[in-house]
Amino acid sequence: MGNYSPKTSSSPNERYVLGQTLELTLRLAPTATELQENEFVNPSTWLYIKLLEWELRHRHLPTATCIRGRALSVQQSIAQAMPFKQNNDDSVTLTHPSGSSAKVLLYGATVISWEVEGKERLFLSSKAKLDGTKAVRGGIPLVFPVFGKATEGPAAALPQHGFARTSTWELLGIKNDNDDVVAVQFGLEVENIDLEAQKQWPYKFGLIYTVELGKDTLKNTMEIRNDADAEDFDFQILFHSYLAVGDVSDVEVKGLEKVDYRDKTQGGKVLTQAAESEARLDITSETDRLYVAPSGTSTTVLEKDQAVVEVQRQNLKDVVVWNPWEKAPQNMGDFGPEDGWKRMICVEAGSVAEWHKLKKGDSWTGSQVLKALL
Ligand SMILES: O=P(O)(O)OC[C@H]1O[C@@H](O)[C@H](O)[C@@H](O)[C@@H]1O
Repeated sequence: MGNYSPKTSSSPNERYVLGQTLELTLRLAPTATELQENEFVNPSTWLYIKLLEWELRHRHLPTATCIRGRALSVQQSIAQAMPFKQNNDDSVTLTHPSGSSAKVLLYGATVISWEVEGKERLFLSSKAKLDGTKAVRGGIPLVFPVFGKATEGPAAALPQHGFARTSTWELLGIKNDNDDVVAVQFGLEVENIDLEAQKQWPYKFGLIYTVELGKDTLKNTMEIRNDADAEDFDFQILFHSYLAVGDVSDVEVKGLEKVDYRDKTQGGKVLTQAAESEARLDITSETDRLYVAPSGTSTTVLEKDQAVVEVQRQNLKDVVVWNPWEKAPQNMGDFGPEDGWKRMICVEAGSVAEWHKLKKGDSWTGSQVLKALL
């Protein structure tokens, strides 16, 4: 059995080979990694097979035998039904059967768009650099292994928010274990980061980032491995989500009541969010707060009293709320349009108030789920 090209013409013989290859692949290699290791499957064929497999499963074709008879027509329809597409600009687009979509740049593995019911749910600055020269201003940049700028300790040499958002990630492929979502995985390890970052943070790590698109949800999961046989390391992690809003003056954030926070606009002063009666956090000026370990795992953004989006946390302790207001964006150089600050609020799920120690050989996983409510 040799390689085949999914673009070959439709002679009966090729039809048979296509069916046979699929049957063998589905049986022998149910996961992406196994497929890549399987010698007769080259990467483009592998991607094609995964897409085809997805298509077939969504059409509820029960067995590989069905595939033989249907493979060709599925092949023809796949261009329209494709759940996952690699674009020429080093990005991938995920499309859910419901019509929702997401776009992820390999640079920073930054999600730069999430659309539900035809409406964009993430803010992306009109001046954001998308060419790999600067962390993306908008979408969901990934903050790792340090949040902000460490003044001491092993991460002190790293730039603000670490290197994950400014490194080019590898596309690992589709993760295919849930019929309701389209999921794509990206990887970053020591070899993928530049030499300077390797010197600044000399640890043997591996990150697997999964982006799962549902009908009205976007789930971001980070698995962090310590691959070293000698050294433990400390990390912080955060999904720096820029949520799109109509006007931030109409926005309130719910779910942080009575929680202590460090107010970065007041030099890190520790304050406590008001209790239930004055429950919500209104955004009326520059806001940069680290809410430390709220007991609830859900934070909701409301606009004019209507819940717009919910941010759920799984194994992520803290929440950062950030809006730079009018002045600060003027010095950023990549924040646009001029009143762009009104159109966004960052509600960032992470573990950043403390350091998380990862022992050699161990791994850690945390997720956020963004749920569109309106
Ligand atoms: O400009 P950067 O590096 O992307 O950071 C943006 C903001 O990110 C937030 O998470 C921080 O709390 C802010 O202090 C910071 O200004």
